[in-house]
Amino acid sequence: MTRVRGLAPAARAGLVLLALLLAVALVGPLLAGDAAERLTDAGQQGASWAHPLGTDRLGRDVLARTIVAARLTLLMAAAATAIAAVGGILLGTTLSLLRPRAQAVGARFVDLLVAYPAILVAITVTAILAPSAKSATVGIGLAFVATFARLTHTLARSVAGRDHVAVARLLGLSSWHVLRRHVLPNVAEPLLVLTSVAFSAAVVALSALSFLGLGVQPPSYDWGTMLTDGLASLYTNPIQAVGPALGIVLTGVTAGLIGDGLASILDPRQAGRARRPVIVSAPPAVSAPPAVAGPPAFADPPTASVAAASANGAPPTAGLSVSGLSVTRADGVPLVSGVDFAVAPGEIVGLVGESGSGKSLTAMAVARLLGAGVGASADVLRLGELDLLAADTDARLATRVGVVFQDPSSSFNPALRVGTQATEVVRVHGGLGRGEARDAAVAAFGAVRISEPERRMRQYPHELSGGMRQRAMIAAALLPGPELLIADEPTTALDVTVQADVLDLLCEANRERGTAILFISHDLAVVAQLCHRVLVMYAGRIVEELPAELLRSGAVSHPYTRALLGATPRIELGAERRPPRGLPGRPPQPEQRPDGCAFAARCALATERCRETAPELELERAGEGRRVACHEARPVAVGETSG
Ligand SMILES: Nc1ncnc2c1ncn2[C@@H]1O[C@H](COP(=O)(O)OP(=O)(O)OP(=O)(O)O)[C@@H](O)[C@H]1O
Repeated sequence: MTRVRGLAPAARAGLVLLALLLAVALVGPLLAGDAAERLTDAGQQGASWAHPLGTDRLGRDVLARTIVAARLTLLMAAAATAIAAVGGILLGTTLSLLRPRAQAVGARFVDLLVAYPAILVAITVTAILAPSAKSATVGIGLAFVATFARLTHTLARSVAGRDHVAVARLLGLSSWHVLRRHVLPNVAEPLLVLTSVAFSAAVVALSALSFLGLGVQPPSYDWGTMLTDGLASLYTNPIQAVGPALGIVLTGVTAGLIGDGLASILDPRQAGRARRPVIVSAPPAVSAPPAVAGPPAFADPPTASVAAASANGAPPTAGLSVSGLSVTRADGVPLVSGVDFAVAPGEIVGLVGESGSGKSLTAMAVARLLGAGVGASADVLRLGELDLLAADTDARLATRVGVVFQDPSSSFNPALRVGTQATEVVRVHGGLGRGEARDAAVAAFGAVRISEPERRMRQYPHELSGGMRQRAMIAAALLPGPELLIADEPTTALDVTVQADVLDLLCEANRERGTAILFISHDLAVVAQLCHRVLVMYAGRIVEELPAELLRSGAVSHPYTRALLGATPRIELGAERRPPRGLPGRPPQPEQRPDGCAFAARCALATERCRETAPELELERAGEGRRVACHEARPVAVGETSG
């Protein structure tokens, strides 16, 4: 059975009501204008065939007047809503472009305005401008500006923290471009709902102003002035208030239904469900067969040459060089301290450590993608000849550094097609035309084994599976041919077979293009297999750096690395069941880090010296490429295990 779903029934009902209201507003004055103005002797009459909603004080037909008043009431409400929406969205958007301190002050000011009752703002404005339909409209519009501004600012800030916005910033796009393309489309849905709520609130508020004599002035009339008349004779002729009251309620219901309907149409995730026919019982579309690979074919074991080019003190002239990198919280608390490392061209360097050890901050500081509330400083931060500390590197960074984030669902902007996003950097910075960029992206998608690449590029991110989105992200990151790829836990959100597939792609990029990779992970087993060299971080510092072969053979020196290895589950065929050894305790919070070794409180080997003085990261044995920050480290060579 095939079932077709269209627009949601509520939205359809909203559209029907809207059409009805618009028709009444457009043709009502033509059809009912005379009846609405005609004075008769039959004042204050109840409902009758001649006057279904009775007559007013002067014997005028209330139904006709309700119909005629629809035009002015709806026009005023629409104009007030437009003033509020345009003014508020502009104000909120401008706020989100300001520097953090100015933003905070602006946001508090907007909060103050929101706290002030809108009707009082409107009354003040109307009283200043003199009572009239125009000043009531402006007053209500201005009164709602703050509500739109606050919602826009709050939403823009929440979206600004998402990975796809970070990617757009990495591309070196201007703040306005990022806001227009990556932020505003993703906040349109709640803003539309607010617009519909504001519209119905405007109808009520305008009626209230007319009720107070501050809005529409005689001989003009809207539902508000009619309601005032109706309420005056509520006990003698209650039917007189029904017409304008029904008009106000009907408009409110219509606005609500339309708002929800529009929101679901504009949200591509909803739109896919709502607009396209959904075939419920047909077989699913066949895409690429699932990867059923065994262990990932991390083809090349680390080569001696690359390992030799590693941490022996002299940073490579090409590749990434980091020295004295620190990341500090706005209140001065250090989160990452004095980090030194290098990633040579063609090398994969793993960054491991418990949650909160500073891995992502280190990587994001390199990509210059640190979020609000933290700042970075470094003695050296270079990618080849490019000084990443210089202020003008954004555009070049965009093509020379690629980033793949953990969560493929947030790496892409949900409001833009995958192809549009994947080609953005080569169009903006690579100077490619639309067609050339698309061809390049199709080839890149094909290279990461995405089936039907052209069709996938036309789809929205939510239409791709998690594994496919991550492969698309890798393709997009590799498209400009970056020298360095930062992969921040790129497989954590994926199942193991897809994980193997993604790791394989990274290996391939490294092997075939010589892309240097900084690979962040919690998974020591994956890091040991994938990487050439491994950096172990604890409490914001690198505590051990070693060639991956030493990690694979268990020849680690730092007690923390040893504890991490012990806590890593392993599958050994035929071996007895042996649960991994847990690591007791938690790393200290950044504000509670001690002067001495931060690991001392959890370390069985810790001495008084460890508790008093933090050990420096020092070369352990010349030629081995191992650095360790531990007073009690035992040198362990290849072939030995550290027990
Ligand atoms: N924007 C920020 N403002 C304040 N503190 C932050 C900020 N970002 C991170 N931190 C803090 O810095 C420390 C290191 O964070 P980071 O994200 O680098 O850790 P991580 O090792 O990548 O952890 P995980 O593996 O869980 O991602 C944590 O204590 C974290 O709470």
